[in-house]
Amino acid sequence: MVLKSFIEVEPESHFPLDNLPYGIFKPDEPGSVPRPGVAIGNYVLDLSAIASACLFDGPLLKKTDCFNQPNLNSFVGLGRPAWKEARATLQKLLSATEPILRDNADLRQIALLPMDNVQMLLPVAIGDYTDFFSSMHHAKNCGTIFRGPENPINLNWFHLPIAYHARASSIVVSGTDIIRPRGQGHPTGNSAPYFGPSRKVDFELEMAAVVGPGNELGTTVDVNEASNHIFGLVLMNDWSARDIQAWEYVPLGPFLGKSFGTTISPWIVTLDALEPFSCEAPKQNPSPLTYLVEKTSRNYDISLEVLIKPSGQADSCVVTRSNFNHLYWTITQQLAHHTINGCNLRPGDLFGTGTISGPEPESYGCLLELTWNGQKPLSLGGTTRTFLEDGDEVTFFGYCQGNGYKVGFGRCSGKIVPSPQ
Ligand SMILES: O=C(O)/C=C/C(=O)CC(=O)CC(=O)O
Ligand SMILES: [Ca+2]
Ligand SMILES: [Mg+2]
Repeated sequence: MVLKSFIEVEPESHFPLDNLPYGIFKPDEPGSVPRPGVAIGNYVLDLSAIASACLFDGPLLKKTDCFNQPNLNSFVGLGRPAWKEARATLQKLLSATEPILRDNADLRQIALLPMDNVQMLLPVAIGDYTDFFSSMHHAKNCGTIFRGPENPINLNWFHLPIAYHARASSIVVSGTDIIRPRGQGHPTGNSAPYFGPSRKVDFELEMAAVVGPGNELGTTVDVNEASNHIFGLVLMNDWSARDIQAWEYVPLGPFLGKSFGTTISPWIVTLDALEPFSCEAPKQNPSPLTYLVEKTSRNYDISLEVLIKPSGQADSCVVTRSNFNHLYWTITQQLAHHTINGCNLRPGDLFGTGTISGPEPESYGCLLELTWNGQKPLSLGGTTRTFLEDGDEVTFFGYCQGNGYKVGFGRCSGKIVPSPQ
């Protein structure tokens, strides 16, 4: 259903009233401070202004100061009943038939800002970030490339959602330049390992879940309760230096080949907004252990695409199209598995899904797969690429297609800039 707002929203917009994603923004004015907002059409609704006007009048949010914060951690930590109350309040306030904001020009002036006049920041303070490996197609392709075609997917992969502890400090918001990392690559012959700017910088098409309420150390979250601990999703580019990764990852896994930068989109689309686009997750064979068996196993139908604007070129080229629904392990299984040993999660923690590759070559989620480790260059308009060059800009888009409207994530982009000399 398309909900109607008094603010005009184009059918192609990612931000109709059905969406209302949350972010942190700063108005382009000297001295302004970061604050929470929701996106509606081409505007940002300032939630600190709505709270100051006492318009969050439901029982759970009436007295909270969670909208006067420089991040969304305290809001996401409140849990689903508070999220539902906020969504109902905001959908009513922005609806075409509700006069409170529609007919109050002074309040509109303060609370509704054109998106072009604000700067988006990281939506949450991310304490911990974990990156999963949940697309079977990606696991198979990487295994074939790094370890050979005999046994591309390790036996454990089908029994648990594989992950590694990734680096939170280098997560940046869309629009931030990514500095080409320097590091070690494989020695050739008898020479010393290569050292210098990475020659194989790649993107990884991922999405990430933002944790809401956490759990106490020593306790676990039941897989059928796990969705109550997930506030929503963002787009994520897990930039990867394949030469550094291939040399360093044995035996402990990814390290400096991944930690030089990870980009996320600024707007968190809530699971409540995604609910109409939920779909059945792939059947799992073998059946997982009981603690990972869900009563209903849900994915979301989210179309994803990646564009590269090569350095010096005016136009971007689409390099792949994929879908969130290709994930084998669901985000709720990931969360339950993460806590099964008693590990505590905290509000604002981030879970990357892993690269989301589909079965066809046109749906592979990174250049490692798309160019088969550089063996098959991609043509991009007037040029070709194996891996990313300085000045290349990579942009992800993601959206759910409704009947005459979209629930989207906006963009997640970043440009590779040269290593320091
Ligand atoms: O198969 C491997 O050795 C690792 C491949 C990756 O780069 C995995 C990773 O970062 C997780 C993912 O994006 O799926
Ligand atoms: Ca990754
Ligand atoms: Mg990364």
